[in-house]
Amino acid sequence: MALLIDSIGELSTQHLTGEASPGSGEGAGVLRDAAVVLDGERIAWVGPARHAPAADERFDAGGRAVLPGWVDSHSHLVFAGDRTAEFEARMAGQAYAAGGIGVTMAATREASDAELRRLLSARLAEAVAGGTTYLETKTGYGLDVPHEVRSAVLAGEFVDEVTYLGAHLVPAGADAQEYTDLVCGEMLKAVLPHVRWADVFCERGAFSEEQSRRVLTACRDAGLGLRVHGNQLGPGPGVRLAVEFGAASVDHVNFLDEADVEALAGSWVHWTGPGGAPGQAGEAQDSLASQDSWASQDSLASQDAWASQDSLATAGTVATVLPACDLSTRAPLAPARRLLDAGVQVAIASNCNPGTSYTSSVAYCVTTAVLQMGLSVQEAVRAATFGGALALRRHAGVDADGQRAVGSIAVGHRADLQLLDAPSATHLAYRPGMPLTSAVWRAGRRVR
Ligand SMILES: N=CN[C@@H](CCC(=O)O)C(=O)O
Ligand SMILES: [Zn+2]
Repeated sequence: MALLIDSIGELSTQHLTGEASPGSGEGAGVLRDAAVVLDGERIAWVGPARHAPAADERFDAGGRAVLPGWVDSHSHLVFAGDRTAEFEARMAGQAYAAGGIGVTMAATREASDAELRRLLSARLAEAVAGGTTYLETKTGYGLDVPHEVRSAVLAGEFVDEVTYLGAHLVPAGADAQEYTDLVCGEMLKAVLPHVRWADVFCERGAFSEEQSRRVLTACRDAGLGLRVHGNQLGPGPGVRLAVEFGAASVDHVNFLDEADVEALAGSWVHWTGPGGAPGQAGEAQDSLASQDSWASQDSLASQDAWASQDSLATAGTVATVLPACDLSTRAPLAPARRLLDAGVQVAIASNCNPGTSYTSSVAYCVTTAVLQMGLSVQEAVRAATFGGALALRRHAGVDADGQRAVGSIAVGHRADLQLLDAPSATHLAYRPGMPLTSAVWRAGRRVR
């Protein structure tokens, strides 16, 4: 059953991006008067509305904006309880510290499977209503073998990507070295069948450089992809470790020195992603600048040549910024502008969790990135769609397991889209706080 979405006033494809023209809301990959055809779970056609093929059903976008669903590449949704008191204390001037994780660990361990499922389901529904169509979440509030396994299994019932975060906090009373051994040994072995990624909170008060290195080594050797919570509370080794280990992403990145930025930028110099040649990641490619070049499905399919395994193999470490967390912890905003200018690929994610960022609204994060971090609207939308996909290595091609690329609108990619009740994506920043997402398709199915 094919669905034609037409009369799209502005289509932000995030496919083959180029330089946005400041202030105009334009970016390469933005189409006016466009249409998209969804066929089953995939995007079958993209182009000017006047050339749209017939389909079984039609949805009239009424001149409004369509963009990829958000790819939220960093969240912690498997938890019970609430940390309002900690938040109030922070707003009264107290600093965030990793220890609060222990409060949520206790509440999560106490919750039944049924209660955690109910909470996960409600949180997923909130995220989808806000336009999220692809979601990663982490364990990390179990912190012993049975509870970490339970978190991973339950997460896998609800989200697209599950990350093992046994190395979130050394539980009170445990010996740090012994707990790290557990994370690298028995716990890893038990959780392994249920996760694709591993993460470590490399920070003062959580895991030291040496402990983080052990965790990353063990998880890499077990075949997991790597992610790092780094440089959140102060300068530290997180970013350097992430690059050294070839992590797909380092997240938070609030406190960076020049060497950190250079290390991240250096990880992208051989990327054969959008822009084509190594060293040109993110630069303009204007073969699609003329709308007529979008006219046929064939021309798009061939434009998709970059979406190859090369683009996966040569990708560097994405810097994932978490604007809602920065505001909620009154931290200095991560230097997203500086990172982009240095040639680093940036993602924006919600970091939804009860301690530092109790929101799954990626739109809010995009708004903040524009209004307070100095990104253009298209840069911020790209970071929250294509950037998230890149951070999860789901930005290109079709996997061996048949999973399609997400985070951009192109033929063959998964049909994950959102319709804004607005004529352009610019309204995400122009109308802060307004719930603009009015329809959502996930893998071709209308979910809102
Ligand atoms: N920083 C580490 N982990 C979470 C917060 C967890 C918590 O405080 O419960 C984060 O990404 O901000
Ligand atoms: Zn986190």
